[in-house]
Amino acid sequence: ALACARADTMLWGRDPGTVAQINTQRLNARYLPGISLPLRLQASHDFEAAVAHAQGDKGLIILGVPVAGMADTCARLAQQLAQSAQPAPAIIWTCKGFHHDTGQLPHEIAQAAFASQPDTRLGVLSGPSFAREVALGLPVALTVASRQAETAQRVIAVMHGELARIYSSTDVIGVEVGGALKNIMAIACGVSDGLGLGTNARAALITRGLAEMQRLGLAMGGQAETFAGLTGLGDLVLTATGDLSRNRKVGLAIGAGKTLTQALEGGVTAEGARCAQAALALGARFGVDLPITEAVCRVLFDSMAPREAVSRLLAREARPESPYRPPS
Ligand SMILES: NC(=O)C1=CN([C@@H]2O[C@H](COP(=O)(O)OP(=O)(O)OC[C@H]3O[C@@H](n4cnc5c(N)ncnc54)[C@H](O)[C@@H]3O)[C@@H](O)[C@H]2O)C=CC1
Ligand SMILES: O=C(CO)COP(=O)(O)O
Repeated sequence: ALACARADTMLWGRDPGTVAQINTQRLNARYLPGISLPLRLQASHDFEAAVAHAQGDKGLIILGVPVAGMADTCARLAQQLAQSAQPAPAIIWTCKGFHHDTGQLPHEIAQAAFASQPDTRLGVLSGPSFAREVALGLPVALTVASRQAETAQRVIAVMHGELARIYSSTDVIGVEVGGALKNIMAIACGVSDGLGLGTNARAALITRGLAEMQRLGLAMGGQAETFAGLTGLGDLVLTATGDLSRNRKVGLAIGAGKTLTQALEGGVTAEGARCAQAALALGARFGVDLPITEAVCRVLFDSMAPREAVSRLLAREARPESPYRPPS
């Protein structure tokens, strides 16, 4: 995305074969097959060299690792930046989910890693954005959320332009909870579509999934309007309906009768499956009812038949659509 925005970009990659393929053939056959990568994109297998490329007062590092890789990657980064005399780059992540064991949001993981460097500029970049469409140069709108205006401005300065509209927000919690919950809802919609329950059911899941996202997000400290924005409703609609979504694909496979292990074959990154149990635990901790998340957990981890989970959701007691407000 950075290179498409015409910024000189260095990609750190763990697989030397992929790094060589990007540098010599302008291809990344595993992740972005058939796409010719911009000349401004270089790749390196050397973490230290890749970080050094981004140092300076206008530097920007985007961490494109899953939630499970955040703590290690941030710790490595913090160690290198602490030893450098150069101005530190701003650090942004794209991951969407909760830490599987602790329920931490990505910003909490990052803050812990940079605890001894409290001036580090940190933020999250989120919103409806299938990587493949971004790499094809198709238009996209995203939100960068940070508690420091300067961090959001740095991302906007580099990325906002012809193809990408970058909005800013200070609601880091709301943005991150939206990203985490929309993946779980995409699995639910995939299951429903895999069972052939129709578009009415999918619309119901999206709408009630949004209510669930908002309930948890508000309880955790997010702001109501964030959930109606790109990183909430926007990404929920994309991921619940777009067939490029891996979370939706996992749901579709399970709705069609596969097990979770079969659906994740080949190491598919489906953050909704990785963090659904942590989301449920957060719901319990904050006293928030998360019926769709609970149904997804039962199906993924407790062998509940998808049809049984749907019946249980439908059989829940009737209630007002919005929290009760007395007539004025
Ligand atoms: N792929 C997409 O379209 C989008 C993905 N995201 C989010 O960004 C995050 C990353 O997604 P993807 O790039 O699709 O995931 P991915 O599974 O393809 O991983 C991205 C890179 O991270 C590396 N990685 C994996 N585990 C790691 C670890 N423990 N430590 C260090 N590096 C590790 C992988 O080798 C790979 O190079 C996820 O949380 C996803 O929800 C957000 C927007 C769009
Ligand atoms: O977050 C995404 C799009 O915004 C990508 O969704 P998946 O992880 O389900 O592929």
